[in-house]
Amino acid sequence: MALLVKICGVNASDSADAAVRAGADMVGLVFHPKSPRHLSFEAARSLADHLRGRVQLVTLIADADDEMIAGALAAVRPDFLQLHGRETPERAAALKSRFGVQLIKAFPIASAADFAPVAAFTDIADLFLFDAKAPEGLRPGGHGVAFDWQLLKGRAFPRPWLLAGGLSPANVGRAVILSGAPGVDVSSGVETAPGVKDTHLIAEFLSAARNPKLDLEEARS
Ligand SMILES: O=C(O)c1ccccc1N[C@@H]1O[C@H](COP(=O)(O)O)[C@@H](O)[C@H]1O
Repeated sequence: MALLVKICGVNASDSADAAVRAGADMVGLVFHPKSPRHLSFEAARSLADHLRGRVQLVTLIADADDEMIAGALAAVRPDFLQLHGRETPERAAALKSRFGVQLIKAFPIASAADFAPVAAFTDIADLFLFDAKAPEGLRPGGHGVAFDWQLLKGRAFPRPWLLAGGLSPANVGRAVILSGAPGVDVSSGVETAPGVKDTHLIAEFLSAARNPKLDLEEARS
């Protein structure tokens, strides 16, 4: 099956079009006031209308209240709601039941022990997402920080999953091979500055992700 690719933090129609042209499966729109990719409801509605039917839409929030979530969902009418904060299984289940939307649940990973909370989301999340832990005191994602992908090698999960955190055109092929990921998600690795997506980097990312390679030395070991 083709690798699933999500381009996250899209905030302009040229990068949205570049993601579709390059064959991305999902585009994420971020609602997190501390993020350089944060969208107003109005801007999100217009981007979502531009993209609808061409790619799956994802609304990303992190520990947001119901009012913010309701507004973000009404603006985007997404295929998935991505929970990128400390949402508990109970909170995630309540959101799923209230809003009737498929869920992506993000888990911050630094060691094997960080996979422990995943099991409790089996019947709640439709997709899992494994991201690096954010630097202390900062927002929970979108920092371009990677974790040790080998922690994922050989692990089985009851849901499909996406690898995220510090991916870029230069490292995504290696990340896919070392982790065995069925899907990947990128934000800052296809930007020239925080919140500024680059159409060429988006195309390069899709190409590198779907044609993964190791360098010669690594392939021999
Ligand atoms: O992109 C953001 O600004 C963001 C804000 C709050 C929570 C998550 C966010 N982004 C997600 O973080 C991961 C990794 O991003 P990166 O590729 O390392 O920049 C990814 O899932 C983004 O969607």
